[in-house]
Amino acid sequence: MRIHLIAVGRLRRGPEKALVDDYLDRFAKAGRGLGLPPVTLQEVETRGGMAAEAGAIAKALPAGAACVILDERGRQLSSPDFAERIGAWRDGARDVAFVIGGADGLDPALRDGADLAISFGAMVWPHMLVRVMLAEQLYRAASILAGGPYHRV
Ligand SMILES: C[S@@+](CC[C@H](N)C(=O)[O-])C[C@H]1O[C@@H](n2cnc3c(N)ncnc32)[C@H](O)[C@@H]1O
Repeated sequence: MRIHLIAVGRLRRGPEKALVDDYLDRFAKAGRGLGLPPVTLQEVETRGGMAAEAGAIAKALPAGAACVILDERGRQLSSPDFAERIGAWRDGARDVAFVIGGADGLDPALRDGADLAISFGAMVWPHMLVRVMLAEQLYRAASILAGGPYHRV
């Protein structure tokens, strides 16, 4: 299994990047004993708007990977549900690619073709914060799968 994060825009040094790096690092450490690989981050930058971004994202998407987009119109999952899905992809040796759009959002064709759309609520968040939130949820998922104390309900 491989876990890809394909994100429109380059995250420059600053608080969001520090948080993403921290959570992805924690995920990599927690995932080691769980058969979860570190996340491979690919940033996509184009000047051609949403359609050009869609082409660049399509190129970055590994063949056969489950395409999971982040979209406010998507499904709201609980953290344990998200952890269960991560565990199922791992157990099925399925690669997964999470996709976060840019300021204009994701191309409708990409949205329609996705295997799953995850929403972090009906409000629209800046894409850099969505990256932080996804990285945190990945770490939380690993903690849940490990039976660790980070996720308390
Ligand atoms: C600034 S938003 C773009 C909003 C755009 N108006 C649209 O219709 O998608 C940039 C990206 O952040 C992600 N995003 C923003 N809010 C989200 C939410 N509530 N849940 C999941 N992803 C979200 C999506 O991937 C989106 O493409």
